[in-house]
Amino acid sequence: MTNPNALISDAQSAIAMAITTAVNTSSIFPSTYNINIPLFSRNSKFPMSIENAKNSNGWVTVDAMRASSPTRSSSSSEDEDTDEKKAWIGKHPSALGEFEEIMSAAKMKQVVIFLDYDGTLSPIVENPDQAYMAPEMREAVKNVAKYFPTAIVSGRCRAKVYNFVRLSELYYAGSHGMDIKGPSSRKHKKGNQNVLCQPAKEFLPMMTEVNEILQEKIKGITGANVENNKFCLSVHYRCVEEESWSDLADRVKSVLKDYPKLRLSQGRKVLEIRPTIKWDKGKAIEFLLESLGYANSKDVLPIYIGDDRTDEDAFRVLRNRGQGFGILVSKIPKATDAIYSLQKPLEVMYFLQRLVTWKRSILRSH
Ligand SMILES: O=P(O)(O)OC[C@H]1O[C@H](O[C@H]2O[C@H](CO)[C@@H](O)[C@H](O)[C@H]2O)[C@H](O)[C@@H](O)[C@@H]1O
Repeated sequence: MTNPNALISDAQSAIAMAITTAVNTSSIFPSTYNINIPLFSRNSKFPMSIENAKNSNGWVTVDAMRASSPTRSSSSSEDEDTDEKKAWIGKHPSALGEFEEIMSAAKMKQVVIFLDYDGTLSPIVENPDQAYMAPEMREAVKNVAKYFPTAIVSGRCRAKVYNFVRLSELYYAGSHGMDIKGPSSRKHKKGNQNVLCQPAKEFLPMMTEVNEILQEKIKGITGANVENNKFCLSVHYRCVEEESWSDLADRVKSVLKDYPKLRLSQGRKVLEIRPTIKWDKGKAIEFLLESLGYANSKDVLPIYIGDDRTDEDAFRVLRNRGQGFGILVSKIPKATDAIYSLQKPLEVMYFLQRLVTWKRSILRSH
């Protein structure tokens, strides 16, 4: 079992490296923007890559902001069974429809569950402080954690996501994986549960400072809101009139130009500011698998469920390991490294419930 402190110092060397090679503001986005994820602009049925949606300086454009999240479900296009959607589902089949096949890969292996929070366990809502998870969903997650090591991997700060989930038996990776802590109540025998990993710790004073500056800077833009997620900051624009999006992006940009060690990525109607360290949700799940004692093991089947662009880092890690499955939660076709799909949090809950039923039937038959 690897000593997690050793991993922390690895992460710290990564920070040192990132700082030494810190890039200027015209190129602080590459790790997210080079992914080239197709987007769907409001006026077009055709995918638009985020590369095309940024301007010549590499800064986020209104097109990219518009394309960052589907409009809420009143729009029929989200639920419509278009040919394009059918083709996409063909490539990324429903994890419910393929449940038996997924679980056939789990024989004799330890299933480990990674769950994103917003848009996966809770529906997307206008007010981020009210993104509650349904009691039935909490019950499903609680039951899953009885049988499988389970981690929540979120862009939210760890304390906040814990307050929504309130299950002490889980691992929590907040701030896009930059703040990891093991369960406070012990459930599984294997691995180290006392993990603590904060690879961006030295950025904390900077994040606090930038949060204060941004809070001031966005005043006057109705509906804009900066959420302090400890090692990253989320600038929300879901409730901002579209005419003000470019003003908001300019204001964020004017602050970030003085902080070359910070970079910007995009989530669902949110601009995310974070340190330029080589750490993301993918690194977080590698860290957790290692902490659980499955670094190079063939005896593990990790399953990661998430809905957002930042979850792609985790999907890619599983693909590259050739181990386990990524499941993208989306009603609309998106380029993804996930293998399977689910349409909405309700389907995530059904999937988790089936996992529990599957495990209980195995235990009964032994
Ligand atoms: O990694 P996640 O757990 O998915 O967190 C990503 C961000 O999620 C939250 O914002 C998103 O959900 C909000 C509530 O539904 C919604 O209002 C917002 O538009 C979405 O972007 C959270 O508030 C952010 O801090 C997270 O980074």
